[in-house]
Amino acid sequence: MPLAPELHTFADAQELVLAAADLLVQLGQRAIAERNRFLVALSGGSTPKALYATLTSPTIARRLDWAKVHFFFGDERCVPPEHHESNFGLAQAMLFAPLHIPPSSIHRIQGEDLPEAAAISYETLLRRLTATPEEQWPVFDLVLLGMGDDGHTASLFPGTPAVSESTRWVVPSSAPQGPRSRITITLGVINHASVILFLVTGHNKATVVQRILEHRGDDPIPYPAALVRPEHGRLLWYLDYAAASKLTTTPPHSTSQEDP
Ligand SMILES: O=C(O)[C@H](O)[C@@H](O)[C@H](O)[C@H](O)COP(=O)(O)O
Repeated sequence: MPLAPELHTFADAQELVLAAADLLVQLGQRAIAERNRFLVALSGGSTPKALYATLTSPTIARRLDWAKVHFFFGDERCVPPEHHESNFGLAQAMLFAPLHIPPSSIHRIQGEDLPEAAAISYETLLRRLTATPEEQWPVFDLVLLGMGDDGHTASLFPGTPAVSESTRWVVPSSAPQGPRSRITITLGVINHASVILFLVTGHNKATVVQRILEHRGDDPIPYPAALVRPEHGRLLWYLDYAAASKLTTTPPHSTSQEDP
């Protein structure tokens, strides 16, 4: 029985990413203590910029043994790594380089390749690096997700075949705007993570947030983000007040000192 989502609200994006950075560090410390490695899948878009800046601040950065962190990506645009729209490119500049993450710990999706080839090679890499014998799905310690105002997450966009893919771990997908050709992990991968953390800010997302988190009844709603339901792990929504502004039951305000 999946656990109920854990909702946390924050006054603004800065407070939200500070809490997210603190959670990531605590989860990383625990994973490294238990398994000597921390497997995290990064999201794309713009919200991660503030998170990366927070993670590389000295007071946060010194709390985690980054040499034991393995970075993956939940999705990528089909562009070269140096392209300004590359999710890897953003992380490389704002997170990996400042923290001196070794290339051997960075596992990017090769957006420069043909989409199907890139998806197959990334799934092969995931099967080699993340699957455990007793699980037929990769088990990430943490999957970071954003959400668009259409309810997409990763590069799973409403009404596209990638959303209903139930066997493959990584598939090509298409976006309605921006770099249209994408590569994305599928819901099966996301839902087998130990912890899934949505970082959502802004009024423009408040309607979809409310429809997803206060959805009643059995009628399906057309939002891929609503299909994120961990099989065994935890689902956390970190919302700023703007994104949470249409919820009828306001979740607790959180501070970053809370135990994850
Ligand atoms: O590659 C991408 O664009 C992301 O993976 C995508 O799912 C993103 O997380 C959302 O669109 C939210 O983006 P913002 O954080 O910029 O609002």
